[in-house]
Amino acid sequence: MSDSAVTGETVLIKNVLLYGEGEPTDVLLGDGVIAAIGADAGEDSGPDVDVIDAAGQILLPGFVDLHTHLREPGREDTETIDSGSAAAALGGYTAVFAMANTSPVADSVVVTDHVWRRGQEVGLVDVHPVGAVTVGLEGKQLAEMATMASGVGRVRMFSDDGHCVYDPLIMRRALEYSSSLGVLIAQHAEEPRLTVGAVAHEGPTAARLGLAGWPRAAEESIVARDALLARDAGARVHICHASTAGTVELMKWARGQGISITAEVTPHHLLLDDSRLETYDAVNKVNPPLREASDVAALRAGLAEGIIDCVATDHAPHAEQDKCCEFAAARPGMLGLETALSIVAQTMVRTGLLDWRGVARVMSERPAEIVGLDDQGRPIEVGEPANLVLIDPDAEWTVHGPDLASVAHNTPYESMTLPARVTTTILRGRVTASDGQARVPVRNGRG
Ligand SMILES: NC(=O)N[C@@H](CC(=O)O)C(=O)O
Ligand SMILES: [Zn+2]
Ligand SMILES: [Zn+2]
Repeated sequence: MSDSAVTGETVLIKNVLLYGEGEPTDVLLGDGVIAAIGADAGEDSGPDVDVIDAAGQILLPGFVDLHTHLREPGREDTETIDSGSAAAALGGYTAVFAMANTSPVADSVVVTDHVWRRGQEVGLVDVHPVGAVTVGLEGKQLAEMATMASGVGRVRMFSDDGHCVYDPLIMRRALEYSSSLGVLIAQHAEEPRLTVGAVAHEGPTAARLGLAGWPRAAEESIVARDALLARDAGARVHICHASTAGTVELMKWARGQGISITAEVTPHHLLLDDSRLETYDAVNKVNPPLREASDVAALRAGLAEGIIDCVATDHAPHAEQDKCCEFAAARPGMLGLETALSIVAQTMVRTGLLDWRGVARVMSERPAEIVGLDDQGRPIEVGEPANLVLIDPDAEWTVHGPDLASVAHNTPYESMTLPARVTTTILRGRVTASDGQARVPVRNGRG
């Protein structure tokens, strides 16, 4: 459980559909937990209750993002823990995992504890630090995982994301070490010898546009290798941003073998393909690259079937000067926190591949389980922690980068009109975002 104090706030949510199912009901939140559910839930709520009229809205457990880049420390000109927390709350998230590729790298307890403490100070979302697997993300020497795991930030996931732990011997040791510590290794699956100079998916589009290609096999060879290493170490491995149909096939095979392997897919790999590259606009440059329509279809089907476990944003803010330049020189990555729910609604719900209970599974319950958070992704039942999100499934909104809470504006969905919107996010019974505004906690006696 988190060590954060709860406020005395009482909230009554009226006429809401739990998981988008059944008849509308009322939900009372008090002391950070779900206090009552049902038509009479508000009866003993007292005079100080905040009432939310949620007619037509859906209540789900708050979202958990296993893959966020917040750029603090080091690149606060593109995102901070403060601005990224606001983006997360507005996107319906109650917990995010901040990747280790900061400057300095989060390969020591000093950095990981700072990230956790700063997130708690901001108070909008639980910012869990991800620790680096290797010192400086260099792939040579294991970082002090045990020290980070036992710090205040209690690191439970380690990743060199941005880089692949490419050396199979280092990866093997990391997996062995992680299983004795009870932590998770998340792999950015990219065989670096196959992606030297690569900037786009290797295929007909990149060939025509003259862009150096990133073959599917660069991802899939590492997924296959790491499945075998996890099998032999009796360890768990998590695959970051799965992007190919072949990765879905390998996941199916590995699960069939009883290997403890899980995987995430990003919203952008569920919606976009490499036809977006025609304009050479580097807002579409990302690692792994946008693939082909057939990969998008396989990823959607894999997510619907549970072969791909969850959605993770890979929210990757970048400064204008690092994006608005020659395609090959631009940094890879795109914003994702505030648009994730809408992209999942468009690609998975509107297509009939998932219902809202399925959305709860892939955006909250599975990610919380994978990383072992016991206060997130919980059932909506009396006594459970009030980490929740309210969604208007019929809303439509148009994305404008400068209107997003992130410091950087590199959204690939600029000017697109998307379905469904987060209306309210609740962390331990306190509203952290509503009506498009993040709500910082009011503190007594502190500046
Ligand atoms: N996804 C990206 O294209 N970029 C990420 C790193 C990563 O996730 O590999 C970043 O940190 O910008
Ligand atoms: Zn990555
Ligand atoms: Zn990433």
